[in-house]
Amino acid sequence: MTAVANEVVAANTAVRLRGIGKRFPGVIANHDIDLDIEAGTVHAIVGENGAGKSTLMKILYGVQKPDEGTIEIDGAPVSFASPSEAIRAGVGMVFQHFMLADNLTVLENVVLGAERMHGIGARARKRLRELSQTYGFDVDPDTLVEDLGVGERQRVEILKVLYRGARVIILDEPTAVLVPQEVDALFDNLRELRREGHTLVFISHKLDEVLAIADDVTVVRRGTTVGRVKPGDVSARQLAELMVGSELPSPETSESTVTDQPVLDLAGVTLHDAAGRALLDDISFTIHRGEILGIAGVEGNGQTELVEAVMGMRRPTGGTISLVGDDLTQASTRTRREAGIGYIPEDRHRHGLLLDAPLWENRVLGHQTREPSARGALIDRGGARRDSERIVTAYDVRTPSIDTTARALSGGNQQKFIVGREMSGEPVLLLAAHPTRGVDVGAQAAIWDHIREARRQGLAVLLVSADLDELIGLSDTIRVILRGRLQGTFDPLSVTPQDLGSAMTGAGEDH
Ligand SMILES: Nc1ncnc2c1ncn2[C@@H]1O[C@H](COP(=O)(O)OP(=O)(O)OP(=O)(O)O)[C@@H](O)[C@H]1O
Repeated sequence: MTAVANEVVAANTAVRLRGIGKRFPGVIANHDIDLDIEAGTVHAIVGENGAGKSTLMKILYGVQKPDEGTIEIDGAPVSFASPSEAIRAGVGMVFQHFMLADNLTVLENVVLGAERMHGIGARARKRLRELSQTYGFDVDPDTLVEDLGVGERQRVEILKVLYRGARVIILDEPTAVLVPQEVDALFDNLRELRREGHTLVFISHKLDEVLAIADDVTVVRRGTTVGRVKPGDVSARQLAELMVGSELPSPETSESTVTDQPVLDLAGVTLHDAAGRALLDDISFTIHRGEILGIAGVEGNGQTELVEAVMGMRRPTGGTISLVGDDLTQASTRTRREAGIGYIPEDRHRHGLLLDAPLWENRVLGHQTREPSARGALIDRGGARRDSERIVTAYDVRTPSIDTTARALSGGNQQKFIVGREMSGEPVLLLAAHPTRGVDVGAQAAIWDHIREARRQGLAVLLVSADLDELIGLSDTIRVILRGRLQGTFDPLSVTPQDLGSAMTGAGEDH
């Protein structure tokens, strides 16, 4: 009887990892990882930045080879040399950065590279329709991907892996870019997939969401699995404490520090694209010393362009931008930096880091004309190295050393380093685009404390974030951007994420 029961359990295990280990120079990314994921469940993997979650998922998806350990899929031992082998075994992965071709249709994107499944014609179209209907994915096969919103693009990514026959789907922080309504829709899709017997593995730093959707949660700490819990048995705070291995400090509350001294002033800023479409439409606001202005918006509504216009990476077609009374509308990015603007970019790989350079050289990036990384016209190597050490300590950047390349750091640790760098040298204005994207809850709280402390000292902040709790928790005022226009003004003390979500999608009334 027992033997039969065991067999049943074994047959239901979609993924079984035993003794997985993976080393990188100076780092043990994974060791002694044991993980069982039952078929037809949603299984969340949580852990601090650098705990080893992505490495583990990359091993399961064949992007990286483990140094030791075994993998079984549906009870059969496997060893993947590439993602295509993982896909053939029924394992698919949806990355946080979507990999779709904008100028192709949904159908073309799904079929591209998987022509062997159902060709590229009527059969392929039929299969895509079947999949969309079965799982309640509401997407038109003939729409161009560039016309889709963020949530819809994510559905296309999921359809892509389903189309390739995936039964196990790994999702890397799938909610990071979604508004609350889209998160609800994604979770409905995931529940539907689960009902049909799919297995979903889900990395997330948003612990309340993990508790809402997961059947099981595995905690990874310092490279190894340290526990497995049922969502009903723990609170988000207890889960965070399991991740860290100790009690978390209580979050700070803060008094308003807003002054009446203008720092950043935008008047009628307008920006058109090559086709004459308004990306920014008559944007006006003032941010004062000690004030954080939060901008909420569904990705693609002008927030990126707004930040880049203030940073001087795009020239407005109309209006003015001034900093502490100086007109900077035509100034170069370098002049703006020298005038005291810190910049946490949205895309850390494109604009924030030289991935193949050591961390200390990354300290110099964007700061090559100022102390401590420059002395006169020369780069001050010693100064940059010392300040890198300071940032690593102050922002708890987990790295073997400051000579490690930026690429070798986990995503969250790269982000912590950028925040530390941009907060250096007492900027007067911080342009912060998603400053805590990808960082764990402990590091998020620490970054918020750093920003609040700088605000107390007079820092003005333009905060763009997809994390509505962050906007509400940090901002003095929140504005919504929709199709390039600023819409409502919201008080963070009374607004809810749902209210903001409605305004962001244009579903709410104009304020
Ligand atoms: N290609 C690599 N080369 C060197 N070290 C690496 C590489 N990839 C990951 N590491 C290291 O392995 C450890 C685990 O990183 P991993 O990306 O798996 O963490 P994570 O839990 O996904 O973190 P985050 O939440 O920040 O994304 C980190 O110390 C990281 O610096």
